[in-house]
Amino acid sequence: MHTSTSKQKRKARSQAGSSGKRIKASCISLDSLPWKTVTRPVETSLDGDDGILELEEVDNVEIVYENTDRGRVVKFNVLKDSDSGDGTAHEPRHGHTSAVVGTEASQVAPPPSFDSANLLPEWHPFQLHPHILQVLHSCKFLSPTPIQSQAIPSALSGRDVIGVAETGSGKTLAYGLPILHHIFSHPRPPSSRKELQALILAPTRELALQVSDHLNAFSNVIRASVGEAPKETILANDGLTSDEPGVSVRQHGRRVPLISVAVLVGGMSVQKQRRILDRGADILVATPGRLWDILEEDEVLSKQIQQLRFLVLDEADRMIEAGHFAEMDNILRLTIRQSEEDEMRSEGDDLRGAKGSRLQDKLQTFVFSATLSKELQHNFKRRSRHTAITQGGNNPLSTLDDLLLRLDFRHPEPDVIDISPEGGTVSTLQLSKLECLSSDKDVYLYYFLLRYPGRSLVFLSAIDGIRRLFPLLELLNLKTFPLHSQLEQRQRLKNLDRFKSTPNAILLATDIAARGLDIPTVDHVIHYQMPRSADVFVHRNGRTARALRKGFSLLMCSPEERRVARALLAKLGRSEADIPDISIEMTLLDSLKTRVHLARQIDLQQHKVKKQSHERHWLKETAEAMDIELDSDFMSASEDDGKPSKYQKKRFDAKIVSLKTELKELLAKPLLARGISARYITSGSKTIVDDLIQGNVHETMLGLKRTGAGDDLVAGRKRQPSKAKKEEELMEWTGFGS
Ligand SMILES: Nc1ncnc2c1ncn2[C@@H]1O[C@H](COP(=O)(O)OP(=O)(O)OP(=O)(O)O)[C@@H](O)[C@H]1O
Repeated sequence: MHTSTSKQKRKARSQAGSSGKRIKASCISLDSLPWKTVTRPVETSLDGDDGILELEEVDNVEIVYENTDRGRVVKFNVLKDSDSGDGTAHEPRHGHTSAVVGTEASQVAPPPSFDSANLLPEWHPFQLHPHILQVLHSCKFLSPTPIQSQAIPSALSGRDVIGVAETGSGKTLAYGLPILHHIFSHPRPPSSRKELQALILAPTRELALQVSDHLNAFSNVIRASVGEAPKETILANDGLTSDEPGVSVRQHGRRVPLISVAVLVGGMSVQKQRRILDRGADILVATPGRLWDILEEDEVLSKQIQQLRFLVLDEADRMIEAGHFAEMDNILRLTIRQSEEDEMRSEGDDLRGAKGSRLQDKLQTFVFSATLSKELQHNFKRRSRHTAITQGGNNPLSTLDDLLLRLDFRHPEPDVIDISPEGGTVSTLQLSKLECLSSDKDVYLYYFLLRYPGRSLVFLSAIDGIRRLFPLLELLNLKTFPLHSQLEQRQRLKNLDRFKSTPNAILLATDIAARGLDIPTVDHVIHYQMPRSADVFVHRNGRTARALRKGFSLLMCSPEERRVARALLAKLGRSEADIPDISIEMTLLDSLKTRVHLARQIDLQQHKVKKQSHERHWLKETAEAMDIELDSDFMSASEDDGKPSKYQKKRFDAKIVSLKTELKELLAKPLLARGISARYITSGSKTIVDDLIQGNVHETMLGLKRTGAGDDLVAGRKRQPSKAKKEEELMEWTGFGS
């Protein structure tokens, strides 16, 4: 069977070659067939473009055409082996087909013997499942990171864990490995379908997809180690589960699934995500908004969430910032033991003593972030959840505290592990600042990007800023990708992927990229606009200097922003003078200014053409709707449907072409530092011959050596405001979250 549309292409495998006797299980509709995701074939360049969003296949489906009163009707018969052994006919939860065979991961392949005492001595004491050890070894994760060392044993012992550790310190596996260990170690009885074991909530779509990617990688490596080629982890980027029969392990002639990780995020087909859930998943990674949308109409999923074994809140503090309070609250309510929730309503009850056998006692809750306030941690420790909820207006809690203190930890006391560094700054991160006028920021940014090539993540606080800066940097020939919430999900993922795979690239992002994104080599984080809180500053910086790598952060600060910057640094226990300034080769700025000015003019002209065309189009449409005849001048000036007249267009185009030519010429000219002769590189007050010979010359700025941003710092100036002023600033500026 082969159906295809411009948006979606599907493929069915032939039934040929399947062994054993087949019986027809049922006749069902196209959408309820057990579709499975297929990796897009790279060799055909089907990378998501060309109108193809998803590629799916379906096995063992017979197409039957029936002549009825209404004409010819197509029906689909799902076939399954009479020996019920192959697991290829999955049962959607709503009972579309009649049978399902699932086998728990540890039955898939008997645990291989793995000599962890010798191969992974630092992991050995944790007694993790051999599958996991195998993967850790093949990923060369030879020792646990500090947060993993502390959180994993605690989680394995059944405790609830609150983990606070610096950005890029391996928190995903700190909660992920205990979950995987549990699933691998608890075989599901044969012939039973998968039950949801873990729900991981993440604040952004990108982070949710990344977490599932991380966990899927384990499945892939295990699959490879038992003899089936791994499927590309890229699947997770599509928000699809990796657990399709097609990616399962073949053993004793049967194909049986490994751990399956499903993803539910906004911006992707709800129907498709439902189908994934229908197939059953061990782990569900979701953003609260989309999950709640689906939960509202899906009782089966609600029940599964009530029966969870693990609940994870990754970057919980961000979920509140993102305005997901109500959805989070609703979701978390499902995990609160019913009788306890009832009792919570009557004040004065001792909630902790209310645990009875009828409650789900096994849920383990993990809350992880790089920034969780000490006060909140303290409240968790003091087990003041009940007090906090019932204390009303006396001492109002922050929204986050309020939400997190509703969590129903099954263990009397969650294990709070806080190994975050003082001031939230990772030791391998070099902080720096640059003071300049707002209107000069573009030029300084351009200088920085040219002077220090690499992968740079530029943070802006508003989408408008990105819309303005993006065409400018493109015109200046810099490889730039935007990332913000108003881009389509597919475009967001694509831009992120391109940024990851381009060595010298710039990602212009709002704070949706501030948390959790794990791009291994981001060289620079640039705060083009001030972060709105100290926490956001820490998370933005956390996109670089990950997993003990070096990183560099530049805070661009205009005079109007200094007050905010001072308060921000004070919140982190720093002063302005602690942060070195980046030194700038001022002689180059003039040439850069001219380039930036030209690029702005071009963008303005292009914008004008678009704007005019849009306005004329709007006027024409409105006139038509109101049955008004437009002026004949207007009509003749417009060739067709709102486009500018030919003459106007020609004029605009000519102007744009001439500006572009001018810019092109400028971009082709080398940038010369002070003392460098434009005519002979051996003349001038500064020769660069030696540097040239040593290959030490900067690519585009002649006369400057190739250096890293961290090499060009000067000590910050001491310009501390008076104590009174400082206090006043801190009081006035209430931008910081906890
Ligand atoms: N034990 C380990 N050894 C080496 N690398 C590891 C180990 N554990 C995790 N990593 C790698 O470290 C990187 C950062 O991990 P992760 O994304 O989990 O950090 P994080 O603490 O969640 O960061 P953030 O707070 O920014 O979300 C990942 O690329 C991950 O693969």
